Amino acid sequence: MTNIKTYNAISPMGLNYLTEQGYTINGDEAPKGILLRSQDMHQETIPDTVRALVRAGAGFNNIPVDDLTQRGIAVFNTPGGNANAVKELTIAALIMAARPVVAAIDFANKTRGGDVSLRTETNKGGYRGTELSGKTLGVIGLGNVGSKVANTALALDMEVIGYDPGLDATTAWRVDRHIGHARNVEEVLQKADYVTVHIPLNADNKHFIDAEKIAQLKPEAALLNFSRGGIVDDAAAKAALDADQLRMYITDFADAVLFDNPKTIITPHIGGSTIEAEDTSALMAAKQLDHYLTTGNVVNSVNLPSIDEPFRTKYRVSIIHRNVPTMLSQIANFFGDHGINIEQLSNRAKNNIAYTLISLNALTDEEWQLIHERFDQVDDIFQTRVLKNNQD
Ligand SMILES: NC(=O)C1=CN([C@@H]2O[C@H](COP(=O)(O)OP(=O)(O)OC[C@H]3O[C@@H](n4cnc5c(N)ncnc54)[C@H](O)[C@@H]3O)[C@@H](O)[C@H]2O)C=CC1
Ligand SMILES: O=C(O)CCC(=O)C(=O)O
Repeated sequence: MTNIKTYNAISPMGLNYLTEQGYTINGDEAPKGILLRSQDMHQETIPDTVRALVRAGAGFNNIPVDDLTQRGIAVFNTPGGNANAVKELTIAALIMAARPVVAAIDFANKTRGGDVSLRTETNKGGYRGTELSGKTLGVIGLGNVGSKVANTALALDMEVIGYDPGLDATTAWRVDRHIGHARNVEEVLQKADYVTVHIPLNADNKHFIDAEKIAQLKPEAALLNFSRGGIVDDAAAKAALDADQLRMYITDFADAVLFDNPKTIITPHIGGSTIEAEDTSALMAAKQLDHYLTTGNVVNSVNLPSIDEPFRTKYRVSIIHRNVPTMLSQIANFFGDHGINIEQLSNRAKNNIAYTLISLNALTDEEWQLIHERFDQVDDIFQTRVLKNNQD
């Protein structure tokens, strides 16, 4: 039975799906697939038997994607699976940034002795807040999470402006037409009373919100980070809070530099931690993993181009290779030279990586062996798999 290794708490919804398909979970065999959430895979040894690694979640900065690509390992995530959960916590954070909810709860709980009702009533004046209605929210990153946050903020009667230079057409359709599109991030920073960041942590976005950008915020603005630690320069945020150049900073990522600061609220990376989001993400992850391992089809991969076609022939050969000239003709010639008839050939590229899926109806054991012997020697080919159609 094919073994899948897991890290972190993966919802039974995903694990049960895999066992129903005949997989073992964390069995004794070397794993063919890995399912994880926030485990730092940069620190883990990933066995050569692994063909696919799936992040049940959106961010994949915890995965050494480039190394795995060179090893021919497909990497997947589950975009949108937990977006609603993050949206709801971000809205909660917006409300906590407008009203001193945390301090007020603390005050009420600590009011002990005598007529507590009278004492809380008498002293509640220190816990007055403001309203979100009429204020401007700036949303940086209008993907699965940011677009939902932006749309919901409109329903709270906020003015909303968004910034996302990489917005794809699918997401653009989801953004309400009443949301203003900023031409640059500076416009968002300067206009907004609240700024929320929903972008991935990658080399370009490390400290995307740095001291220079924080200096452009209004001093009465609040900054929210439910994306990743490292996207906001926390030390710069703390300095701005201390200098009264920023009113409040709420982040889902603990950082010692922010502890014990009354202008900061820290939650322990719980943006995606709802029962619904964990179920949805785990099930998406499990289905994508099974789909890839059994059919070679690629859905929601971060390192391979998408190919999702019905598996109607007896066999498929899946090849992950460099996107270089002559590769496709070399592959096709091999089959022609050995008299193996190709029923269908699909090839797609994503940057410098390409994926080729070849459908066959006849393949002997010797030819199966030969495909591996030949293609495993080609430098530009990272991984070759021959799949038999189990539904056949
Ligand atoms: N706190 C938590 O538990 C969770 C955190 N996240 C984090 O939130 C991030 C966003 O999640 P999704 O919206 O699902 O991802 P997504 O991929 O759907 O959207 C990200 C958007 O950010 C845009 N973007 C990238 N760099 C940008 C920049 N410098 N300026 C403006 N826009 C930029 C992209 O074009 C894209 O539209 C994830 O990468 C992850 O790190 C996601 C889910 C849960
Ligand atoms: O709850 C988790 O697994 C973390 C979610 C997350 O950070 C993500 O999806 O990027």
